[in-house]
Amino acid sequence: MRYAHTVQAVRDAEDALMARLPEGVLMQRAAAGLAAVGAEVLGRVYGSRVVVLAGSGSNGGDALYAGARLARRGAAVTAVLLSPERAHTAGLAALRAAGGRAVGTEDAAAPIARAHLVYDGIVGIGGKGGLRPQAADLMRAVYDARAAVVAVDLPSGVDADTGEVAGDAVRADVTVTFGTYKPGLLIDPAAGLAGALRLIDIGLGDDLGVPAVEALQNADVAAMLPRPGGESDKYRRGVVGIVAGSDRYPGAAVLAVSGAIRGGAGAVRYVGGGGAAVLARHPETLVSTGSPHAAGRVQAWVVGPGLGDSAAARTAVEEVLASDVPVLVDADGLRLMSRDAVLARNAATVLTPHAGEAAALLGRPREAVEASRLDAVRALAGAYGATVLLKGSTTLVASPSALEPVRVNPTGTAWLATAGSGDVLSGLAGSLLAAALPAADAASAAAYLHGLAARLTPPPLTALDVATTLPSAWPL
Ligand SMILES: NC(=O)C1=CN([C@@H]2O[C@H](COP(=O)(O)OP(=O)(O)OC[C@H]3O[C@@H](n4cnc5c(N)ncnc54)[C@H](O)[C@@H]3O)[C@@H](O)[C@H]2O)[C@@H](O)CC1
Ligand SMILES: Nc1ncnc2c1ncn2[C@@H]1O[C@H](COP(=O)(O)OP(=O)(O)O)[C@@H](O)[C@H]1O
Ligand SMILES: [K+]
Repeated sequence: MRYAHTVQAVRDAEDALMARLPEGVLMQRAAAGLAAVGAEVLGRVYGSRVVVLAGSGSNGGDALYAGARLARRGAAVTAVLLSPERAHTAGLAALRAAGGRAVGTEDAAAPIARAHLVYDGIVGIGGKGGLRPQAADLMRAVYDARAAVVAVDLPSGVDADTGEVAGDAVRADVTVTFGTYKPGLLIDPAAGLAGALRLIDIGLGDDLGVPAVEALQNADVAAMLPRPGGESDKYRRGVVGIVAGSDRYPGAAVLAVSGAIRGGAGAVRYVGGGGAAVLARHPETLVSTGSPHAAGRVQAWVVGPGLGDSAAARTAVEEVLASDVPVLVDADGLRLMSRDAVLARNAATVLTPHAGEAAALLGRPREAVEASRLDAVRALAGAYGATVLLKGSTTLVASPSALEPVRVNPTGTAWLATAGSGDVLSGLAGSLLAAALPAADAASAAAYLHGLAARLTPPPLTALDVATTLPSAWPL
């Protein structure tokens, strides 16, 4: 698992650790990591030209000390001090002692134009709001110079706790972060500005509390997924029921079933008007028309993809929500469900909106959901007492309890923004629910496999390609 902690958790851990260590040790650990990554990016340090953009806090201090380390190895290092009177005194002295120099912003143009590498030490976890105009101007000059940008702890201007970006922010090639990941490094829009992430261990380990955000890694997913054993039969492995598609949208039925049959359940029941299309593609499906409760026993339901908004569709959603097994609601189901029906449930409910659907449920503009994905997914999970999977670039999964870390999906590709890929995801997640995975595990493992399958599929990909590639994404 990869973990991210809030600014407050990092500060508490740093305080606890600093009380046991001599002054300055943590900053030296940070600077050593930063200099090592800078050297890697440069390839050859001796004779290279490095600019340190140094703000007024410890983030600038880290960058100045890293600059000093590279200067000792023969780099020409110029610090640009954004607030010369408040620059980190000891860091600046170390840089000068190593042969580096410092200038004000008025003299920054020439060194920036010739730089191979620029450290963004403008602000770190103490930052508030976007880049101020002077810093934004400096960064434009840096991009024009095509220098490599290494952000110190996080790209300046992004919100460390939420991934929100209010105004201008640094666009980094690499971000070297200290002690633990910050939520903003893993969640868009900020994550898209961080470039490659490098975590430097500064010893916070045991002092860090519960993470705010976590990302499954391959081994985590492997440990969660169902595996049939000698005693298994198709019913014990779990049966998933899919209520999807309509005369108008039979394709959604095929796609949801295609995800479900590759999700580890022992059998898939399909209920609805798309049975002929489903059977043509997936003859192993148990197909019925009529109402869901007449279809036979299932261990989880998926309801909504391509369902339309007929009276029968509404009744089907109500019926499924009234059941005592886990239910995943997607697409049209999200419009047809009532909040009271979700809140009244005893078994788990998983909602899988994209940003537009989440916006409608929350009564916020779509742009607000995309700008504040973490807040939106938590708000929905709280309001519905449900596990919520918010789709899009950096898919998030929140549990009904605010104490649980939000999961951010580390796989995926923007090629997934193609019609019907969400239907495959809902079928897959429903299948994992039927195989008895807890709701957050089913949703986050499904997002992981779906995103990995998409990466393994040559672009431009179709939704059905993703479903077909799922077995290659399944960890051995
Ligand atoms: N506390 C520690 O022991 C350690 C801290 N470390 C570094 O220290 C950083 C945190 O340092 P600080 O708490 O001093 O805070 P920062 O250096 O992140 O920033 C605080 C300063 O920036 C100013 N500021 C805030 N928002 C701004 C904006 N939008 N534009 C321009 N200036 C802005 C504030 O007025 C304040 O002076 C971490 O991100 C990390 O880089 C590391 O050295 C590891 C150890
Ligand atoms: N920009 C993006 N980057 C990565 N993944 C994306 C992006 N946009 C959409 N996706 C993914 O593509 C899928 C689309 O699902 P959805 O919006 O429900 O489409 P549909 O209803 O057509 O199936 C989701 O898994 C979502 O996370
Ligand atoms: K920074």
